[in-house]
Amino acid sequence: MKSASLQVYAVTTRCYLQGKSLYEAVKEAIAGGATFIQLREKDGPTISKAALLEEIAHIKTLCHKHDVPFVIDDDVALAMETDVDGVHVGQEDMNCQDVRKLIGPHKILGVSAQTVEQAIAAEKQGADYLGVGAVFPTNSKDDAQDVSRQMLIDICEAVSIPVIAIGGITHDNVRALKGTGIVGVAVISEIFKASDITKATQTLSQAVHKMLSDVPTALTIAGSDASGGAGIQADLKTMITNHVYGMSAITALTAQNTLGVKSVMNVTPDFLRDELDAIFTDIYPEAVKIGMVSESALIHVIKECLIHYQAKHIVLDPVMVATSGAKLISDDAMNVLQEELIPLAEVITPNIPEAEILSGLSISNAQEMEAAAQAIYERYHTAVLLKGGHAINDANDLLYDGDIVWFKGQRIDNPNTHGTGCTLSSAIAAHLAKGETLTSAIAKAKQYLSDALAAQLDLGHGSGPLNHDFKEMPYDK
Ligand SMILES: Cc1ncc(COP(=O)(O)OP(=O)(O)O)c(N)n1
Ligand SMILES: Cc1ncsc1CCOP(=O)(O)O
Ligand SMILES: [Mg+2]
Repeated sequence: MKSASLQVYAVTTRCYLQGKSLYEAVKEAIAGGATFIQLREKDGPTISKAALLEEIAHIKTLCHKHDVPFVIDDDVALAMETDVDGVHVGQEDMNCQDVRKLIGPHKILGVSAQTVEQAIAAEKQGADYLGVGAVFPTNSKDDAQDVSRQMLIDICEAVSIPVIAIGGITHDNVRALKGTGIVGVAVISEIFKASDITKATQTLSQAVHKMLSDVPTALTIAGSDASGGAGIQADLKTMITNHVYGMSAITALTAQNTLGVKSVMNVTPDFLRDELDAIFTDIYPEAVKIGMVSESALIHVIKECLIHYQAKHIVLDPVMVATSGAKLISDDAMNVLQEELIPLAEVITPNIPEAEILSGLSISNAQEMEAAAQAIYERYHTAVLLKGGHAINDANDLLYDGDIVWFKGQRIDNPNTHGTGCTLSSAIAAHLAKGETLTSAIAKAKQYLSDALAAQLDLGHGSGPLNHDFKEMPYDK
């Protein structure tokens, strides 16, 4: 079974047939682009066993003619008796491992999962795909459990088998599932409740294709690093490797390498405005990361544009000093950044020295980190991710958003840390663009940063860049 056959998965019901046969309804769904059929005999009128067997045989022939897989919900014995392509079982039905034994290795086994643990277990026990839901409120299953978008994302990331979403999905709301990692959707009412089943399936199919082909988008507003390890270059590498389409509005060109910054050339405010207009009026970013901005006039432009275009999910890395020690912002701009940009952000990501400047407090231990983060939060009403660093506590970071959440860091022995702040903040933006919660986005961004550090890339004569593409390990010797 190919993942593509799961794109528009139609689950039958006899509730809305109004004189039509189920065979006719399925035929219309396939004509409209249904790619998978599941017979679900749960609600609506029942028919005799003989009539059911005859109907299943007809539907099976129809499905095979169109190369559409046909499975039966719950009733493993019926699926075997009728020799359809497989079965779909839920957590309350027959054990997945037992079903696999009964149906053999070649039949399709679909399993419902509502948690990561259930998903991993089903994959281990031989499931070919997972149905996850209900992702929206549904009238078609009384005992359906709600599954959050974050849970759907986590399940998709936890397993290698394809995942489809189910529950209350329509052509209107399907785009909200973009970026979750699903390969398709399963529906009952959106197809079978329609008076024109073919048209409804076509409309849904188009919406599903658009949702699957659209990638999440994010923007970095930052400086260019000629040596490619920090700034927009690090941000764009981070976004693409986290499966997000990245765009950049460059605030400055920096001539720098792993040893330090030689010179900086800011763009003009008018040029920055042109960049932001070009981006926001064409490919709207679902999250925005802001890095180095060293002049007040540029900060004014960013503020105006972010408000004008109602930018969402703004992650601000208050870049003040480069890892090499070079100062990257004027004193005047530092004040404007605090007053104009920090209040617009969903989260800011200062390191210890930056948090000391923002809070006016000195920080030398975890308790003082908590006090400083709280002070910054209370001043700007913006969540603060205060990055710990080895000097204080083994790179444990603290999120303060009214509550305290600690994110434990892994100690990684690697002197090459050029661009770590840029990478963390743009990875957070990338995960927010996918619709993840702030805490999940931070946890995943931290893991990404740890993995990129652990890949031990060693370039340049100073503090070198990370391996943003560590998954492929192209530099492994
Ligand atoms: C594709 C798909 N996903 C989930 C379900 C639900 O299965 P289950 O939880 O066993 O509930 P019932 O459908 O049996 O009531 C499904 N049928 N199909
Ligand atoms: C079978 C099932 N499992 C979880 S929700 C659901 C019902 C889906 O039906 P609809 O598409 O009409 O909401
Ligand atoms: Mg079931």
